[in-house]
Amino acid sequence: MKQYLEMCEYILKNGDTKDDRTNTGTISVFGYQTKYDLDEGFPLLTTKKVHLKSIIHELLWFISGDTNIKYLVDNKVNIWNEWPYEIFKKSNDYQNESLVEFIDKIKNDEEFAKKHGELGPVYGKQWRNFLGVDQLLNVIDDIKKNPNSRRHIISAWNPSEIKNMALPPCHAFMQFYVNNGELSLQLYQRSGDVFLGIPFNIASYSLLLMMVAQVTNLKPKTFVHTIGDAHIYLNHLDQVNLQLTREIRKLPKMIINPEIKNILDFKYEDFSLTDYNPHPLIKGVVAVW
Ligand SMILES: Nc1nc(=O)c2c([nH]1)NC[C@@H]1CN(c3ccc(C(=O)N[C@@H](CCC(=O)O)C(=O)O)cc3)CN21
Ligand SMILES: O=c1ccn([C@H]2C[C@H](O)[C@@H](COP(=O)(O)O)O2)c(=O)[nH]1
Repeated sequence: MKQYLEMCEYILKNGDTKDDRTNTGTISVFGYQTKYDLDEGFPLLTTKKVHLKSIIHELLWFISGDTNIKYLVDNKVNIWNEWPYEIFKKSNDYQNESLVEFIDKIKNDEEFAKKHGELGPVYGKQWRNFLGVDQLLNVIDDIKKNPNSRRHIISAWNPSEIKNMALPPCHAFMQFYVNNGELSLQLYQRSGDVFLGIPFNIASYSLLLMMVAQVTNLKPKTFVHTIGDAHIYLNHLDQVNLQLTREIRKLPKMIINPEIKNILDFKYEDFSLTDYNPHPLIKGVVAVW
């Protein structure tokens, strides 16, 4: 994915060092856009192995309207664990449990999970119930009935509920666009962790585009990714530089079960990725607090 590597190079060359909430430090630019034409293959990075299973489960979790990490944990997806754990550590129930012990309790204790697995009204809640509005189903309906509309919007940014969220939405605002029987999607992401989060976000929204295209009988075309604060954390510099030395490989293909005609009916088994031959995984520490 040339676009992604060019963005890394651009940030390294033109970015400023900038402190951040987590005190990790970043190199950052403001405003960067990439486009991914889905005809060229599924945009999953080949310069490191990306764990697609986590991406698919996370997307199905958003679509279902769920905001509790229990579904993710039960499916061995561990990308959201740190955030409820930080909240738990400040609660009266905290008895020096480690993150591993905390996640074990989420897995095995239904009541505990209900109480401590919540992220608050994050993505799933806003997509499906933004002050009573099911934005996802409305947009799909509107794409079918009124394709030329310039109002196919879903916003996860709900100022009245931000204070109750474990993390305010990063991928905050999306718009669908229909032309010549083809569907495109643009995302505005206010903040992007270029090494860890962005590869997930690109694949996740490209998959969402394919799913919405299928249920509206359109052909998926372009994912446009617009990032506000696009940053590389200072403890990811070696990882990013290593990726820049690796040669780009052919993009994989994503096949989704053509029988599914309702966005709420997709299951993990409806997705299959072929021809994915990435370079090896590169580990990196996620900045939390
Ligand atoms: N600093 C930061 N970066 C993020 O990307 C991010 C947050 N915070 N907070 C909320 C979510 C959680 N996201 C995450 C969190 C962890 C990974 C991660 O560790 N990825 C590894 C392993 C993936 C796996 O186990 O499935 C990777 O190699 O991609 C990715 C996205 C994206 N978001
Ligand atoms: O989907 C996501 C979610 C989060 N991120 C990154 C972007 C930032 O590095 C942090 C969030 O910190 P803020 O201080 O709230 O911006 O998480 C991402 O890249 N993708």
